Amino acid sequence: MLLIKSRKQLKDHLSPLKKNGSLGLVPTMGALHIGHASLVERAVKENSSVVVSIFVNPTQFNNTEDLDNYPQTLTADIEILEKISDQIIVFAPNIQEMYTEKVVSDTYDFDGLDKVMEGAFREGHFNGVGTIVEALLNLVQPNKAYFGEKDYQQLQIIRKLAEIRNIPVEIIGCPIVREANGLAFSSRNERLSKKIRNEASFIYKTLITAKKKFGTKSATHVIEWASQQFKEHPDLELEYIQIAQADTLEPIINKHQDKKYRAFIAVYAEGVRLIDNIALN
Ligand SMILES: Nc1ncnc2c1ncn2[C@@H]1O[C@H](COP(=O)(O)OP(=O)(O)OP(=O)(O)O)[C@@H](O)[C@H]1O
Ligand SMILES: CC(C)(CO)[C@@H](O)C(=O)[O-]
Ligand code: BAL
Repeated sequence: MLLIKSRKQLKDHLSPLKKNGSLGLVPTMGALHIGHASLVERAVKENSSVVVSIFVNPTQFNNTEDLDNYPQTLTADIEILEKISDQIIVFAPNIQEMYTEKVVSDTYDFDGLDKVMEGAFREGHFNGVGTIVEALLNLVQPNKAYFGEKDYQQLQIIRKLAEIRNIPVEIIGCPIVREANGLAFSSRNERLSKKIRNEASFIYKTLITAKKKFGTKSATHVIEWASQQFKEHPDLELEYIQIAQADTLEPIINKHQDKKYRAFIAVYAEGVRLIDNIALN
């Protein structure tokens, strides 16, 4: 395992490796769990070298409390990665290393993908994600970069980022990994009490039933039904539940047989923001 903290050292280390095989990148904000491990395992299978970046990116946080409370567990993260492969290159820069001048985001035109759901509720979030992911892709220049479908809107935006910035990389989306009760693994789950972590499994249960209902009912009906369900779970505060086209993320108007749809949800529990989504057809 190699731990690198500077961009220059990373570039120097990677340049001979690139000539001899494919390079995979897994960007993360650390506090690694089984969901992250699934991305890293896939990257290790598909590439001769793998970089896992660990960087809590300040410009994507619209809420300073969320940033201040974000878990940082580098030693434990390294242990998890070592179990997957001792050849992984861990890139864990500090803020000055990634934002040499000012800690600000670039502004992107993501063709409306950033105007809904996470983008609507976390102002500036996707400009921050775009800025750091563009910087990492340009620095590492991977053949493939791996992102989880748990952040499905982010995945679509990163595909768009690679397209608009002409970055020659294959963006690979990986399925959501869930805890035994169905709750999607998330670093923020660590901040939940045991009781609420269990109750939060209701988020996925609702998505599963919404999927069944979507087979025969309208999107409006399904959304209204799901919103009602949360009234019986006062510890889970629903921020949004939406059904959108899987590729453009446009909110559904009328169902079309030939289009793919997904339901997206964001919920607050004990002040922690949890997101999830599911393919509906
Ligand atoms: N349960 C999961 N299944 C699959 N991929 C995941 C899962 N959780 C996170 N990922 C992916 O791991 C990458 C890094 O995510 P990140 O470090 O933000 O972790 P996280 O668990 O999503 O944290 P949080 O949601 O609390 O910010 C992202 O591409 C994200 O989509
Ligand atoms: C892609 C990412 C590492 C950029 O900071 C982050 O948004 C995340 O962990 O999903
Ligand atoms: N996994 C998404 C990163 C964030 O919530 O900022």
